[in-house]
Amino acid sequence: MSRSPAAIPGAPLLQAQGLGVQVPGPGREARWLLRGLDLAVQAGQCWVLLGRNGAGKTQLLSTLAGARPPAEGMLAVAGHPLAAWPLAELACWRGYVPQQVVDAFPAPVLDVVLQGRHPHLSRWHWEGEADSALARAALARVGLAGFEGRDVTTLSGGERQRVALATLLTQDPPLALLDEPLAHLDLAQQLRMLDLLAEDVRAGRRALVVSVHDLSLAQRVATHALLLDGQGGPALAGPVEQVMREDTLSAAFGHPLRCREIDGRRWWLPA
Ligand SMILES: Nc1ncnc2c1ncn2[C@@H]1O[C@H](COP(=O)(O)OP(=O)(O)OP(=O)(O)O)[C@@H](O)[C@H]1O
Repeated sequence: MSRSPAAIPGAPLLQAQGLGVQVPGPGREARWLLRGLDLAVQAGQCWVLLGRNGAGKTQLLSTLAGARPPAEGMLAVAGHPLAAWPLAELACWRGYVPQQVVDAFPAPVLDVVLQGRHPHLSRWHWEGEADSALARAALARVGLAGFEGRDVTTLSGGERQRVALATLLTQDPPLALLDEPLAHLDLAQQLRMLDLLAEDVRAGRRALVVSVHDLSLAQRVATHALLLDGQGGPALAGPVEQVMREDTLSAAFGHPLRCREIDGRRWWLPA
């Protein structure tokens, strides 16, 4: 199936101009989480979304994904306003993995992962062998080969999170938005999944926007960072070395933080 409307050559995969995000406030007034965000995300970039609890990472990600409307400003995917995209065609371009997935019904894991192929199939076509092969390969990539027949409602939190990643890999969108995809994973799986996501980005096949609480893990893959102050002020957004600094992160998290280089990698430690 073609990815239409056609991408505008040279346009960012995701662009925001003057974006503002609000939630209901304690009184009648809405509360701004963020205003005036300008952003241009290109293939080969990994944007990490940082900020303390309640800063607005989830609300921003769901706005960028088109799951809730922005309070102000403009959003475009591949050069077209987000609202202009038919949903199925948008899903060929951008994938969104929310923080929590609730399974209302029992279903085999393979069927869940195959949902990633649905945007690519025309209306009257069922998934075929090639689609199943992609879903199986994605399960193998997240270390869940052999789980195809398992009932998804019986999985552990970490296994379910890896199934969500396998579904995204099967969808294979050029732009992936992920909300704390490492939250339920043990340390080894966190590193494995992060490196797996980064692999496609480094190959220039994908752009990521991902919220991560662990600053050292974020630093491992980020090319760019977006730091929310949680006060409705402008976010700090740009190349990772401009945003992930001791002064900016210490101020944002309200605790002195130090960055140290060990074995060629940068690690963040509380002072
Ligand atoms: N429907 C709502 N009504 C009122 N306030 C809301 C609503 N939804 C979210 N909020 C508030 O908006 C703020 C941002 O929430 P959000 O979930 O985006 O934070 P977050 O940065 O993802 O936090 P965490 O790191 O804890 O996951 C929080 O203060 C939250 O309580």
